[in-house]
Amino acid sequence: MTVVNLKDICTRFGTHEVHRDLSLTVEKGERLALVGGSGCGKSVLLSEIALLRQPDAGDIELFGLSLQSLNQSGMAHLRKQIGMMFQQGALFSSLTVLENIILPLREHQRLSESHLQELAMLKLKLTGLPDIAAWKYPQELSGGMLKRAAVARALALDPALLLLDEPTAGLDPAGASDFDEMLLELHATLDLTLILVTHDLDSLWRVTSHVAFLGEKRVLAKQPMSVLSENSHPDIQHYFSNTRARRAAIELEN
Ligand SMILES: Nc1ncnc2c1ncn2[C@@H]1O[C@H](COP(=O)(O)OP(=O)(O)OP(=O)(O)O)[C@@H](O)[C@H]1O
Repeated sequence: MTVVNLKDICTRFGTHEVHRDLSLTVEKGERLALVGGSGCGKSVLLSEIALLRQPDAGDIELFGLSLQSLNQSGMAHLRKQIGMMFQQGALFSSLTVLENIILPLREHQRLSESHLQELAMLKLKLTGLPDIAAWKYPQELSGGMLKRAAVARALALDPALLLLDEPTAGLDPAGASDFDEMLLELHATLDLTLILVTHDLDSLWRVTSHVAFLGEKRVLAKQPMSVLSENSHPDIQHYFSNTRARRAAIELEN
């Protein structure tokens, strides 16, 4: 089943053209990373898939439904199937972690307060956070815990598609590796399709089933990382020809 089908997407900011006739499909269960040079439009594309921004032209199909054919309630239904983890977590600082997770639940589920709390605690546990984190405010958490809390909130409504914008940015290598493990566990247990924007080459090797390389305003290639890293396109070669990419490949082989 095709979860995301982007057809001839064009995105412009004034005269600055970011995407031109960009097409990409993502199948159910894929763990896809969007990569490419700085400013090539990865985050903007992610926000278009998250229905937070409309492309200037082209069509987006999610779960087989074309956005062009949907009314407001259809869009709202679709939105519930998408969880998004933003770059800085984007949790409300005046609410505890638990209250942050409950927020989307309260909006969509008619449940008692105690059931809402129970559900939110379940999401928290899924991300490996200790119970005590529920009662803390975002600013009291470490970077790694904050990111897990943001994932817990993104999972609140049991989305089928989880989008993550640079999830391991700012984490130390051990923290990033733990986060990647958590993502793989969530993917396996919750039957998720994952799309992440990342510059983290370790994550590309560890987490993804496919990597889409953005360049020349479109997707230059979508391939498993082991194939993409050998792709002969000069921009792709250039991107992967640094030592960190090679180190990750060597580590994986051993
Ligand atoms: N709201 C906006 N208004 C104007 N230009 C924007 C806006 N959002 C993004 N852009 C521009 O669109 C282009 C793509 O931005 P985007 O954030 O998607 O890049 P990216 O590939 O995620 O980059 P990076 O890897 O550096 O995060 C950039 O040139 C950026 O300046």
